[in-house]
Amino acid sequence: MSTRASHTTDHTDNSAKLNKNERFIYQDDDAIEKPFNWSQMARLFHYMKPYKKQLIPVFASMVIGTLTRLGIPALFIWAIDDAIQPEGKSASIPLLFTYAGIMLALYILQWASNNYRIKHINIIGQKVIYDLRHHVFSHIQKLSFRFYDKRPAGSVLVRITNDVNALQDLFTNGVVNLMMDCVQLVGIVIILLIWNFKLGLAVMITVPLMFVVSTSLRKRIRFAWQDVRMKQSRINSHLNESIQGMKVTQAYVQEKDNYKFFEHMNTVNVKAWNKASAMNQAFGPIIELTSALGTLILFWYGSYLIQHDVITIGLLVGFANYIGNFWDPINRLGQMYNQLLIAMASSERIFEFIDEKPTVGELEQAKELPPIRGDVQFDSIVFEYEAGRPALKGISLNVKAGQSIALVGHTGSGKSTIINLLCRFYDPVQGRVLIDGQDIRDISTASLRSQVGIVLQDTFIFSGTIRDNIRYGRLDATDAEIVAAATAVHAHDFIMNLPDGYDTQVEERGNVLSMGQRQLLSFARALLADPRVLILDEATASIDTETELKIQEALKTLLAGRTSFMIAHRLSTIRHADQIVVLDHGVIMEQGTHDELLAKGGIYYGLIDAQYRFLSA
Ligand SMILES: Nc1ncnc2c1ncn2[C@@H]1O[C@H](COP(=O)(O)OP(=O)(O)OP(=O)(O)O)[C@@H](O)[C@H]1O
Repeated sequence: MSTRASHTTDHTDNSAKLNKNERFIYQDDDAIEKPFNWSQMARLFHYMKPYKKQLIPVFASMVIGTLTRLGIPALFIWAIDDAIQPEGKSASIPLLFTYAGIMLALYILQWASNNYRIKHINIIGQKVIYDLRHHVFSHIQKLSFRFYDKRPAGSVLVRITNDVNALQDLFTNGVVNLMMDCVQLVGIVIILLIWNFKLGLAVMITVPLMFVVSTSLRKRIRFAWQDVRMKQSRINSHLNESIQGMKVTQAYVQEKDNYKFFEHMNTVNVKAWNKASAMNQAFGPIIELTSALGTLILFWYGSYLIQHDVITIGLLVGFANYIGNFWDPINRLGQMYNQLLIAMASSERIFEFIDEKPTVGELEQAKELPPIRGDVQFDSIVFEYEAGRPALKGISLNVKAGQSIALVGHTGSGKSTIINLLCRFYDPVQGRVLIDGQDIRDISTASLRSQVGIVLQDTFIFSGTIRDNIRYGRLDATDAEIVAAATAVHAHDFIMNLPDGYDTQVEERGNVLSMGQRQLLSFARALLADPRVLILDEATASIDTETELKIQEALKTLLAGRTSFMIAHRLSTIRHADQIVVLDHGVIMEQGTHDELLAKGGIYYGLIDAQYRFLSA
């Protein structure tokens, strides 16, 4: 959602075209509505299938509710014509009471059935939304990195939250109301035409007019609200970026400019809202006017028919009652149609996610990887993120169990890519990655990743306590094991200095911790997981010498006895590696120990020389 694009896709809004205040343009998340599509609807309603049995009483209550609503006006007719003003007879109070009693019973039945229907369809609707959200989330967890490469996190988030929520109304009241309204409309039309064909036809003469007004106005209202949503979504995108980039904003003293930009977006949003809401307000009176016209025709033509003894007063009152019940469903059907179009767009986006297959698929006969020794082999690996732009061009590398490998090279040379392939976040285009002689494509990803640990440069700290964050390495670890791991990597002391020790709450991304502390925490997490192969993306940030020493000590503990791959930046780390692999543009240029490579006087020598000169400058 928050991607900056060089163009805007909004055709309804010219004001969004570059205003000179606008530095960033936010690409709008796909279309808000889509044409109605039966097969997609069927797929959506498939989620209701598990609740078939619970739906039966809901539908029964719907039928009862509709029948009672259709029956009550008929009782008015009979009460007036048979009890209050019977032809040639005097009024009968007992009969009137009987009708009133039946009417009361019907009202109670209607109330009870509506109550039951609303309560239970809401429960079912919530269950369906729960299932859908669950399905989408469990699916996106399986998707490969390629999927996330293509999408900003915001757009993934919006699909799980907004798009799923947009279907909520459809699954709760939407469908049942749609059915009820259709049945009610058809019922009323039939009743009116049967009772008096001509009068029935006359009062419904305004229906086509109502239909035209309703659909054309509704369309405009829909577009106006779409515009509001689009503008709100831009505000959200901007807010998201502003909060995430707050440090940069403050560092570059861009607050004033940022504020101006935000104010502009905010104003545009309020204007759009006012426009949409003014249109909405116009809709009510138009509907009322059309229905008043229908009632006018009813009384004008109805009294004419009464004068000519064609209909009774009771029938006229009954008709007025039916007509009163006629406009609401028509109005609601218009709303429902809007809701359906919005649901179409949301469900299309959700299904697009659900249909996405993990590019790193797992074979059906994938084997479980038994406990490994830790031999790793890259066999003539070619890999490209985008077709035609190889990131690795024929990498071959043999690593014996327990060896430590430092990957060095200029930015973009392919260091992280090697690691991505070893964790099987991507599959190579050519060649194989072997662990203990087994192609990693033949083994289950879970069993692979449980034995290959990774410590990333930007250590992710989850919301929770320090203890929870270390335990993320192995969920069944005891408290004592957590403390032991933290002690081994020299994290225990700083943890104990925190206000609540291991129970100190840290927020998402762990901003309260320093870079070095976060690294030590991630070492403890990795040590707890105890993988045979460990990957380490060393943080580049300069830290004080004392912390550096601590980290080096911690590293020694962490790496002992494991095969390790390090994207190494610190000389101290590189120097001690068993093998140093120098990469350039996806090719291994040099390989050997620190001393061997220095003696060679090649690329590595140049890199080290540059680092020395930089440090002593
Ligand atoms: N997700 C991606 N999609 C497309 N291209 C990518 C992606 N990740 C990396 N690349 C490209 O692949 C090449 C190798 O990138 P890689 O991240 O492996 O380099 P690196 O040596 O780890 O760099 P650095 O030291 O800056 O982290 C680069 O040209 C980069 O632009």
